[in-house]
Amino acid sequence: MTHLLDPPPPGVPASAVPLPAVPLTDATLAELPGNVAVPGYDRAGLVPAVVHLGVGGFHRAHQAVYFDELARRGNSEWGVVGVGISNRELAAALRAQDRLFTVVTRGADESAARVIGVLAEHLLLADQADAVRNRLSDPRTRLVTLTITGDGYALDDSQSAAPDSLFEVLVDALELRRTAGVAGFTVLPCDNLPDSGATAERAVLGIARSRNDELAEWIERNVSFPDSMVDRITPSITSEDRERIQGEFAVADRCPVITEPFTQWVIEDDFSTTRPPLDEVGVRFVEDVKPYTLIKTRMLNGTHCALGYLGTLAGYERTDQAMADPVIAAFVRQLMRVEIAPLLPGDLPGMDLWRYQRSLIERFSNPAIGDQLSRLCRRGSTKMPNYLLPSLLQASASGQPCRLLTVVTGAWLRYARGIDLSGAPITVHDPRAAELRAASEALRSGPERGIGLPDVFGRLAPDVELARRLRSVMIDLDKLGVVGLLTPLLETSEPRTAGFAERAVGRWPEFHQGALADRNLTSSPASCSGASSAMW
Ligand SMILES: NC(=O)c1ccc[n+]([C@@H]2O[C@H](COP(=O)([O-])OP(=O)(O)OC[C@H]3O[C@@H](n4cnc5c(N)ncnc54)[C@H](O)[C@@H]3O)[C@@H](O)[C@H]2O)c1
Ligand SMILES: O=P(O)(O)OC[C@@H](O)[C@@H](O)[C@H](O)[C@H](O)CO
Repeated sequence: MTHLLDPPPPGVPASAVPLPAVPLTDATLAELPGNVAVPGYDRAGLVPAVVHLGVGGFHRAHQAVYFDELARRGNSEWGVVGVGISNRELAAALRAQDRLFTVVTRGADESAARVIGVLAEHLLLADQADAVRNRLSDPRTRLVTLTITGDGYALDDSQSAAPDSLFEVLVDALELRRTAGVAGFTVLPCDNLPDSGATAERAVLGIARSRNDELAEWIERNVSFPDSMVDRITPSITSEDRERIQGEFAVADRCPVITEPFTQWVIEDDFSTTRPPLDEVGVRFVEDVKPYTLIKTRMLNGTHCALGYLGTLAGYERTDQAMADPVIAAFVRQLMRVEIAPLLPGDLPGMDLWRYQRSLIERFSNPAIGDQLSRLCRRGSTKMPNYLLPSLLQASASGQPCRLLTVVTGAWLRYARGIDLSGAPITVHDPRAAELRAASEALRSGPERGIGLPDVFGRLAPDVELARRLRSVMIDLDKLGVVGLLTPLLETSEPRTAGFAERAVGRWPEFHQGALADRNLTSSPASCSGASSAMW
């Protein structure tokens, strides 16, 4: 084993010799090389005021960094108790590292490492539900944040009946606080969901009401559920990534995260308890988050869906590889500029749509983070109805262009068959994979019954004309391949050079994501403009 003080082998400059990696713990922080930023604050003095439910990659790359920054600036009032749901490997790694982890930020010209120290404690719900209840009912807990994916809020009977499931435990703790005369806390979801605050509130109040009305009323009076928009592309970490970080920064971290330089957090200013001073570290507090979420989910996450399904069917594995394909990159640009952005509000403070689109192209093309297309493809049955189908519904109902949105939807259904264009298997990570596959196959053999899956496609489900187009996209993908299908679309599209912010149609509020699921509206939306072209 090489020792730090051993001389370099003959002929090798000292700077080229990799430093031996230091295992990450509190005791070894001082041994880390100078290019790794370490927490210089007193970790033991952190007040455990935030409980985060669902510690995964994104929480560690985003919310934890903001609270870490507060602590570095001398504010010890907002330490974080991290709660994992069931990931024992991550829990063990954090335990072995005194809850420290490295966030590596990679951009075109930068690669920086920072050890985050703000996790004051880490618990695992699957094994320590009582400890989680105690933490949540502790009077020092003022804020509860969540990253549990969109699926985590969809409580089915089995989940809500499980006594130690996340929302049951949350409600237990609120009950304990009520009976002990302790104030409520603020519940702040940080998942990519429209109306995330209201969604979390429904889940909590549904359980509370099933127990007793007094509890539900107390929660209504004492707990606020602000909405938030979160953004920072954070790929899943691989063992190669860990090794590379070890080589680059000489830190042996079992659970680092890699993320991009960009970060954004917009929070509805509705706190039932003291508001953390996150505005001092770059958070924007606003009265209404909805337009921010709308723009972010439709532009970024909707286009991510396009990249995921089309890129995978084209044989790529990472976003930067797909974006290096000129046809896919042109499709992505056109999708955002011509079909998604014109449906969005163009006058939001801090969100210039034109600049936003340009920055997204740059972010999607970032080769340094190696974001996986498979990550973008998972849970399509929850994501497509939130991220992309609302644009398709809105565009088709208002006669706006929607051919590219239709192509993405067809590519998703083709992907859902679980085989790629060469016939090789694709693992579809979706709790509803079997239903999606059945719907895709039924559509291919008989579009006259519509698309089906009304709880996914909402008002679009009975649209026979759309079903026919989706079928033709699926067939064309097999016949022509991704590039063959996309190229004529790009050639025949109306060129648009003007900034699109001026063309925003301003009808967005009636086409919020929820509209898709409005079952009272039985009529199919009108066809999208351009749909009668040669394409179909
Ligand atoms: N990774 C990103 O780029 C990014 C950016 C913005 C927002 N987000 C959001 O953050 C959330 C977490 O993403 P991540 O990248 O950290 O993924 P991850 O796989 O690292 O973590 C997912 C977390 O969600 C929990 N979870 C998964 N399914 C659940 C369920 N049904 N009920 C309760 N908990 C569940 C897991 O236990 C884990 O803690 C997602 O909702 C994602 O949309 C991610
Ligand atoms: O996290 P998901 O699975 O809902 O969506 C996948 C990506 O679109 C998403 O994680 C983005 O990377 C993120 O929203 C960027 O802020």
